[in-house]
Amino acid sequence: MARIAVVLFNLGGPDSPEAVRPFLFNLFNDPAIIEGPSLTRWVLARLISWRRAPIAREIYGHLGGRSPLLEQTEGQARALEKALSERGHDARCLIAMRYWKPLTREAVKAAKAWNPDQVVLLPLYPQFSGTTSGSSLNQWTVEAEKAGLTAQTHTVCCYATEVGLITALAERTLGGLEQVRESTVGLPAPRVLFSAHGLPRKVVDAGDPYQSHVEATVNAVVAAMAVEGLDYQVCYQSRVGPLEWIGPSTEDEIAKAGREGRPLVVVPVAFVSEHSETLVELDIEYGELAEERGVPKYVRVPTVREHPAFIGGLAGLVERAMRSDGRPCSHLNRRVCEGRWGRCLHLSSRKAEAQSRGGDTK
Ligand SMILES: C=CC1=C(C)c2cc3[nH]c(cc4nc(cc5[nH]c(cc1n2)c(C)c5CCC(=O)O)C(CCC(=O)O)=C4C)c(C)c3C=C
Ligand SMILES: [Fe+2]
Ligand SMILES: [Fe+2]
Repeated sequence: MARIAVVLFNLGGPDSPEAVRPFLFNLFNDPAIIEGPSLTRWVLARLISWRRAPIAREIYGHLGGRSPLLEQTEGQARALEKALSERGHDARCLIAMRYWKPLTREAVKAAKAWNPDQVVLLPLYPQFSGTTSGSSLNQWTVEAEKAGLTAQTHTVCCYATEVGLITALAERTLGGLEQVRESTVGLPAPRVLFSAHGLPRKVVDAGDPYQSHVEATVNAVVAAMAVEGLDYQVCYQSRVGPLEWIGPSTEDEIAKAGREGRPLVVVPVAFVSEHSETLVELDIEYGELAEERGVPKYVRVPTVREHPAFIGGLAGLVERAMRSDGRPCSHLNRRVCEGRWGRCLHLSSRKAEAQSRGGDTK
């Protein structure tokens, strides 16, 4: 039986208060986050991470000084291995974090040691952005080449409307809506805020498909929920730095709901596990804001984590990626396949690349 290494990519988070500054340095020193000459970026990253560290330490202080992201991702890795084994595969799921341990280099080393026949790269970001999936996938390519990892490699670049993800999100949202409705009888109808991590506007203007992918996810979830007259809004959280970010901001939408006396159901649509952005920003900071602004009820829906439909969906994506050699890209936004990122990442494989170059694929 073919041995498959599935590499799960995520952002990573500090594992101690001392790790906060170097984690932030790694993030701001990434050319996918801050463009420009490497020396300028290095200086800026030193400066910004030094300035941001006290705020970030306070954020992670609410979580015992560390991010729970790795434990959550490990749970998802074990669940996906089980789902793939039940489908008859010999798969091992490895984790590659972009900015903190286990870093991509370590994941490449672990993959090489296991000696797989096939490698499937699977970002735990349903919506593609050059700042997240693009950065992680590029890093993998660099490290794998350095380490001489030559196994056939397939890439899942995004899955914004994958049916398992949508089923899990719709179920979680319906649960939140029910909870709010039960406790707000006689009040105005609740509003659902689909909240995603934001991006600087100039990144989207340069062709990054993230925002259109987020909208595609929300449209699919709303259709799957099939609630007549559902009142909902897409919005963006987690702004950092002086640039203009895409909107509307989740904070403004909370304030608006307060003015209108609307109960709120808040759904994280771009995160698939719990970490500082959900447990601190959505639950604590925005929970307090909702109270201050007079929102009558505020319920935050849990992320999809190990929901069977979501994990089953990931297993299907792995299988499809391995079967997809040479098929044309069905990316949601072809610009990303042909534009800035140079080549199609969507369910592509080394074999497909070789074919497109007219090379020998045997
Ligand atoms: C969809 C996912 C994410 C996108 C897009 C994204 C872009 C992005 N993020 C920053 C800056 C920070 N992000 C931070 C934390 C963080 N970001 C994501 C996801 C996306 N980021 C996650 C899952 C996390 C949580 C990590 C954890 O807690 O384990 C942080 C650190 C926390 C803080 O200081 O607020 C920063 C900084 C930028 C600049 C950016 C796009 C340009
Ligand atoms: Fe972020
Ligand atoms: Fe593509």
